[in-house]
Amino acid sequence: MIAGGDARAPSATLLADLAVRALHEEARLGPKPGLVDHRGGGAHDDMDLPLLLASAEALRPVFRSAADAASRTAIGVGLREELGRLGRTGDQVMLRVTRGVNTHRGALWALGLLVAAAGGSRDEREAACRAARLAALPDRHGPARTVSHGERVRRRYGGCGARGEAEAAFPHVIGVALPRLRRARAAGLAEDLARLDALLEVMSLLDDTCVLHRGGLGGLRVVQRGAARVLGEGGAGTESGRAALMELDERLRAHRLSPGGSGDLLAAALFLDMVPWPEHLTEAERGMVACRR
Ligand SMILES: CC(C)(COP(=O)(O)OP(=O)(O)OC[C@H]1O[C@@H](n2cnc3c(N)ncnc32)[C@H](O)[C@@H]1O)[C@@H](O)C(=O)NCCC(=O)NCCS
Ligand SMILES: Nc1ncnc2c1ncn2[C@@H]1O[C@H](COP(=O)(O)OP(=O)(O)OP(=O)(O)O)[C@@H](O)[C@H]1O
Repeated sequence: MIAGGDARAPSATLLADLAVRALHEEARLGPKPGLVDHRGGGAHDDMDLPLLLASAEALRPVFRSAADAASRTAIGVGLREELGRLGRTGDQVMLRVTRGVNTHRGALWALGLLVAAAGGSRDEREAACRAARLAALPDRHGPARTVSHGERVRRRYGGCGARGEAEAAFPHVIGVALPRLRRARAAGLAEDLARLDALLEVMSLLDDTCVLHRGGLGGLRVVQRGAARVLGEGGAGTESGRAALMELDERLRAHRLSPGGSGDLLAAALFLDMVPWPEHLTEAERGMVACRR
């Protein structure tokens, strides 16, 4: 079993709370280039912050069920298919709450897998590896791969998309967003600036099918180079970095380019950063765990 009844493992309720919190914090963070934040819908004319918050809230029971399922079932096709069923239900719940707007499909995919994997993991790397094993397993009832934007884009331009990111154990979360976030904090940056810089670094590297779908390879170059330029100017916390960020935001909104995949992966990084991994127990908690054994 993933969680295996380990008393130190975070509960399904806590994991679901943290997943929703990560989505809320990603949504509220701003100014994010092209993405929904407190200022409005960014490149989206059908979304705003209240809609994103309501969508995140509606997914709480889905995350809880995913964590519950993982605490009862070992990694294998059975759990994969159960998560697939929960993910598809979550998509329906989201579309009902948003009246048909895709607010969180990519985020539900990444966080659903990570929530399921987190319960029995010692740290974020192990969680990402377990999530990757789950993502790679077959799901007989999975969505037909012919209809989605992501699939059309992958056929045309190649790249791996949301599925490939998960199957590779979330390299842009583990190797890009989290290290950047922590480096920025260590350098004394305020939390929102550290998060913006982490988002920008992911944007500068990710082949985001969300961007490719709307703007092709030219659009992807605009996003990647624009984000790299903000960081080159010193990041969101410097005057010239902030000016470059606002310029990029203008550009992405004007061309309807939404770096939604990067938004999803920032939320995934925030989630992994908040989970109280067993290794991160305080000395006092370690003592209590030792006494219980
Ligand atoms: C894998 C998913 C995202 C479908 O992928 P596909 O590329 O076909 O979908 P679509 O284009 O609609 O959405 C992709 C979304 O992922 C995000 N994204 C895009 N590119 C990337 C990338 N390189 N890396 C990470 N995320 C990305 C964006 O938000 C984008 O909108 C998923 O919806 C799915 O298959 N769900 C089935 C239910 C399931 O098994 N869930 C398990 C966990 S609960
Ligand atoms: N702050 C954010 N703002 C907007 N999208 C976000 C944000 N954070 C994450 N996302 C992700 O971006 C994706 C938006 O998807 P996208 O714009 O491709 O929707 P679509 O309906 O598939 O496409 P289109 O609107 O072009 O028809 C969501 O699945 C969501 O997970």
